[in-house]
Amino acid sequence: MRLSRYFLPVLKENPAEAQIVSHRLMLRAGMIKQASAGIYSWLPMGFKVLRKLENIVHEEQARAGHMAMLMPTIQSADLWRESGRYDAYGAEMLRIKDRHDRDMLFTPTAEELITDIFRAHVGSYKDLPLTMYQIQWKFRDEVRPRFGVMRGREFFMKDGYNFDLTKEDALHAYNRHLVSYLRTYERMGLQAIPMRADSGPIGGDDTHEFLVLADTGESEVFYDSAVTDIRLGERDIDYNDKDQCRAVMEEFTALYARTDETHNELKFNEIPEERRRSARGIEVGQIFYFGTKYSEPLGATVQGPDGKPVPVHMGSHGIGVSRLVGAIIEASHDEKGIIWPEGVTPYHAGIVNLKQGDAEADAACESLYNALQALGLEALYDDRNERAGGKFATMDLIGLPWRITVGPRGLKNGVVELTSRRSGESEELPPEQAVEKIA
Ligand SMILES: Nc1ncnc2c1ncn2[C@@H]1O[C@H](COS(=O)(=O)NC(=O)[C@@H](N)CS)[C@@H](O)[C@H]1O
Repeated sequence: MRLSRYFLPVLKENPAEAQIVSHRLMLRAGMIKQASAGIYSWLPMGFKVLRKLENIVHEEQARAGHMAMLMPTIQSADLWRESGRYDAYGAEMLRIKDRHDRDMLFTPTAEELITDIFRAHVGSYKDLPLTMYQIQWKFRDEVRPRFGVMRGREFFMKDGYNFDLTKEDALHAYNRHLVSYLRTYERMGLQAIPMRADSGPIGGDDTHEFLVLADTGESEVFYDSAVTDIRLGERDIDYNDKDQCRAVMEEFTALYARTDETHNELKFNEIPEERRRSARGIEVGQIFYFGTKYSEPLGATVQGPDGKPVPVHMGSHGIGVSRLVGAIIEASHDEKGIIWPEGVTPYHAGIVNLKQGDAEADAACESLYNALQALGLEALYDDRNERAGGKFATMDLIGLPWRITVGPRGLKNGVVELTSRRSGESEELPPEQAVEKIA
């Protein structure tokens, strides 16, 4: 992409309404623009990151054997009356009347709708286990939307739902989701710690939230510092193996790690004092087991092995895809701007031309651009007639992992300058070697 033709409305100043760094940087880097309270337009740069995250979530859900599908954002109130959540959900639900004066709503979550689909078409235990998920926009009329996309009113969520014959099978689905979440977040360059949480309006008894430690996090958390040393890494897990998934679950949840809703001082004080931590965290996902909470009122049963109808055991599992854009920035930035992890960066390298219009410099930039593209790497080429300082400041702000600086003087010596955004280190080397280093 050439910056001279891109839509990237970079802001020079910090917008007054932004209270946390990710909100400030997403506005300043021209990634989002507020349409109304808690509701954002995703501009090209922001949308590109959002799509990268969405793709990682799809890949890791597919790896776990979960099926992608898509449900509507606008739902009828009827199903929510059947489950008893229409009134219980409260003011957060955006209630809509259609032209025939029918009660509709903008989906805050989709347990009822997915259960309705299931009950209409699945009748035998032989059709289980079944896990379907969607990545779809949600609406929750937060009383105080704030922190940009972190606590929006319209937000992008992966919500997955498992249907199983027994509690044991459903708890395997729970553990399988935990493994898929750990891998998902690690691929995004994040450490998201599973912590015992409260199930709230979704319900059920077993639930863990996944929290990224950050001073600006809205959640208050208490944990054993040893929990921050555990990684899933490249372990090859058989997602269909109950014991393997349970072993990962136990490894990642054996140590004390809880949100304030489930915090237990007595248990916490059993941890050696030097390992006790209290901090703030950003909730980037949550998994639930809630048994027959929805299958019973909605009559979602299957014929069991003995021929008798059995209400299925369910769970639901969410990832805050749009919230993750902000969470990654909170976890990876400096005073100059964003520092995108390689796995989610909108472009792999920025190309800065120090002398636009100089035939040799222009040609060198074009060939770098094409060489990167040939390797499947995307570059953002700053071909504007702007002074070097301004180009460097923009590249630092938007946070691409690499910057290649091309100028007539360097080219005379057959070199360009390659700079790592994370380390800030630069080195001069021939263009081909710069491309190899980025690949
Ligand atoms: N107002 C919001 N703005 C941005 N992200 C949000 C908001 N509310 C929730 N999320 C994200 O969505 C994730 C899942 O939301 S949830 O309420 O915990 N879970 C559910 O709705 C379940 N039905 C999962 S299928 C949260 O972990 C959080 O990362």
